[in-house]
Amino acid sequence: MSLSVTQLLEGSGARPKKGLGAVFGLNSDSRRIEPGDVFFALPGASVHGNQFIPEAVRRGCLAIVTDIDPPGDPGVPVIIVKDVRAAYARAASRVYEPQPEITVAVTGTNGKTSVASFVRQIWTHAGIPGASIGTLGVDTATRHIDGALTTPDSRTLHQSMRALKAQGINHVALEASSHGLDQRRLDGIHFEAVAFTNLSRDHLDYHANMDEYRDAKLRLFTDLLVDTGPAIVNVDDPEHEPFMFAALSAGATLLTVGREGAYIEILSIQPEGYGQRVEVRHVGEKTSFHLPLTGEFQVSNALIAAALAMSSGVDKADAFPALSELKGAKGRLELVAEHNGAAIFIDYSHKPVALESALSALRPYAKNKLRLVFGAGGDRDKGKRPMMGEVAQRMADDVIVTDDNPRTEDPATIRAEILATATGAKEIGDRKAAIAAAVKALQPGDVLLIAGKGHEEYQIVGTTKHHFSDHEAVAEAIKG
Ligand SMILES: CC(=O)N[C@H]1[C@@H](OP(=O)(O)OP(=O)(O)OC[C@H]2O[C@@H](n3ccc(=O)[nH]c3=O)[C@H](O)[C@@H]2O)O[C@H](CO)[C@@H](O)[C@@H]1O[C@H](C)C(=O)N[C@@H](C)C(=O)N[C@H](CCC(=O)O)C(=O)O
Ligand SMILES: Nc1ncnc2c1ncn2[C@@H]1O[C@H](COP(=O)(O)OP(=O)(O)OP(=O)(O)O)[C@@H](O)[C@H]1O
Ligand SMILES: N[C@H](CCC[C@H](N)C(=O)O)C(=O)O
Ligand SMILES: [Mg+2]
Repeated sequence: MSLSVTQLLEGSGARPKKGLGAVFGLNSDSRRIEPGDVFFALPGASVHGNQFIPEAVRRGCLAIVTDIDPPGDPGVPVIIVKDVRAAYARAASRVYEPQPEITVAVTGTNGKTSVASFVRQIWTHAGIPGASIGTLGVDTATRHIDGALTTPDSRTLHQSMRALKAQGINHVALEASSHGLDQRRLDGIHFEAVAFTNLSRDHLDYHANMDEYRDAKLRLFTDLLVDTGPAIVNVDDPEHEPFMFAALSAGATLLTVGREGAYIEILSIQPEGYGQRVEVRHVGEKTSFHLPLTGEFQVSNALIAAALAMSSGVDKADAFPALSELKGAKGRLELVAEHNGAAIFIDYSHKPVALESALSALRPYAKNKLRLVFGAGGDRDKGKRPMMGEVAQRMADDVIVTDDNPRTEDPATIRAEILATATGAKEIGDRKAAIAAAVKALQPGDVLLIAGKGHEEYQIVGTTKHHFSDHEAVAEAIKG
C-alpha cells in the first residue's frame, strides 16, 4: 500500500506541503535509506540524526522528518515534528500494514521474556495462533528468529509484525523495555492489555535515576493502552503502587494479581519436584494446577501471563490448564543437567533482584552446597556490580566470579567491582574455565547456578561477538 507523507505523519502535529510523492518506506538510519524513503532524523543517545541528512539525501530520500531545524538547505522537504521518535513509530505502523490486531505487552525489571513466552504458549494451547517478541527474538509455535533488542526498533518491529500477520498470526505478546518505552519504539501500537511484573534496579547507566526508570515503564500504562483496557498489576511487588495509580488515572480496568490480588489471588504454593502446586482464586472461584517450573517468581509470571491471555480472547477454562503445560523460556532457571548427584541450572539473572530470586528459588533443593558462577556485563549500569556481589556473598555457599559480556570495559575491573562485596569468592575470568571448575567441584546434593547469560550464544569482548554458550560449556565440562 502506498501512503502520502501527510498520511504517514497523521497525529504528529505536522502539516507537510502537498505534492510530495508516495512514500516507499522509511528509515532512521541514513546508511539504509533507499530511494523514495522518508528519513527520520532522531535525537540519539550519542548523536543527532540530523548529522546524517546529507547521506540520506544522497541515497534518495523523499523528505526528512526531524525535531529541530537542520543546518543549511538539504534540498528535500524538511518536516519538523515535536516528538520525532513517536512520529517514526506511528509511521512505521502505517507503512507496514496490515498489522496483527491483538497485541499485549508486559513491562517490569524481571520476568518480561518469561511472561511474553507464557502468553504465547497459552494462546497456542487455546488454539489461537500467536507470537512473542522480545529478548529472545520473534517466536511462534513453530518458528524462531533471533532478535537484537528486547523491544525492537519501530521499523524492525512493524516489519516483523506484518510478516507475522501474513502467516495468519493475529495475536502478539511484546516485551516493553524501559529503553523501548523511553524511545517511543512502541508508540505505533494501542495495546489490548498491558501488565507490570516488578521494579528494581537496572539500567541506571541510561536513566538518570530510579524515578526516570519507573516513569519510562509507566508510559505503557498511561500512553499505550486502549481506552478502558485491562491493566494487570502484580500487587506483591513493593513498587506496584505507581503502576496501580497510573492504571486508574488512565481509566484502565485494573486487574490485580498476587497473594494480595483481587483478580487472581494466590492462595498457596507447594513444591512438587522441581515444579510447584499452586492454588489460586480467580474472580471468586478456586483452581489448582501444577506449574512445571522452578522458582516462586515463575508463579507470578505464569499468573500475569494467564491474566493477559484471558484479556485477549482465552477462556478461563483454557487458561489455567495451559499453565500445567508451560515450558520455561530458554535459560530462565533452566535445569540443564544432573551430574554426580548435583543439579545444574542456567539462569539469565544479570540484575541484583533476579540473582536473589534465582538463589532463593534454588536454596530448598541444595541438600549440600548452593554454588554460583556469575559475572556482570560491561558498558552497563556499574552500580549493579557490588549489589550482585553482596547477594552472592550472602546467599550462595561457594562463588566463582567470572566474565559476562565485558564489552569495551576491562574485564578484571568489572570482576574487582563484584569481588569488592563478594569477598569470599574465587575469581576465574575465563567463563568456560569457571564453569568447568564449578562442575568439577560438584558433590552429591549440591546445586550449581550459572547466572547472567541464560539463552545467549555469544560473548562480547571489546566490540567482537564470539560464539559462547553456557549450555555448551556445561555439556563439555560434564564430558570432562
Ligand atoms: C542506548 C540505546 O538504546 N540506543 C538505541 C538507539 O540508538 P541511539 O538513539 O543512541 O543512536 P545514535 O547512535 O545516537 O544515533 C542517532 C540516530 O542517528 C542515526 N544514524 C547514526 C549513524 C549514521 O551513520 N547514520 C544515522 O542515520 C541512528 O540510526 C539514530 O537514529 O536507537 C537505536 C535504534 O532504535 C537502537 O538500535 C540503539 O540500541 C542500542 C544498539 C542498544 O544497545 N540498546 C540497548 C541498551 C537497549 O535498548 N536495551 C533495551 C533493554 C534491554 C533489557 O532490559 O532487556 C532493549 O530494549 O533491548
Ligand atoms: N517475576 C520475577 N521476579 C523476580 N525475578 C525474576 C522474575 N522473573 C524472572 N526473574 C529473574 O530474571 C531473569 C530474567 O527473566 P526474564 O528474561 O523473564 O526477564 P526480563 O524482564 O525479560 O529480563 P531482560 O530485561 O533482561 O530481558 C530470570 O532468569 C530470573 O532470574
Ligand atoms: N538486555 C540486557 C541484557 C544483559 C545481559 C547480560 N548478559 C549483560 O551482558 O549484561 C542489556 O543489554 O543490558
Ligand atoms: Mg527480556
